[in-house]
Amino acid sequence: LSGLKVTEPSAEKMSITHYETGGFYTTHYDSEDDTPAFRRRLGTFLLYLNGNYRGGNTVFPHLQLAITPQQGDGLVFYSHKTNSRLDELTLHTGCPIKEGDKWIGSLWIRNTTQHGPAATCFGDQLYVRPG
Ligand SMILES: O=C(O)CCC(=O)C(=O)O
Ligand SMILES: [Fe+2]
Repeated sequence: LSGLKVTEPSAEKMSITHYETGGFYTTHYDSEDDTPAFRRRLGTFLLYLNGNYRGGNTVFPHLQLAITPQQGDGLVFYSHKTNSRLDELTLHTGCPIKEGDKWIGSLWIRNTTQHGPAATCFGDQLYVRPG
């Protein structure tokens, strides 16, 4: 999809997060400017593993973007701009779950051993809903 390598060492292992009612992910960036460029997190792939809950939107406040996930949705975003600085528009949060359980897979894709055009293809936000 992105052309990026998504297996180790180019990406971390996918981590699975389980939120219960009331659970949330505080507002954060997935990357930072201080990390050496070759190791930093280029971008993120979020996979929404289930859908039977209320609340739990993924919100990008600076973009005024709220994603209401459905089971099987994937979200890809790049955390750095073309000048390699952190893209502050990628600030985001996992909103509190109002009812039910939310399961996601998070894959943080690193700059390590990426090569070719994909590694410099920053800036496109991609949201995929199958079907
Ligand atoms: O659960 C969410 O909607 C956001 C998760 C997230 O930001 C992350 O795993 O880095
Ligand atoms: Fe995140």
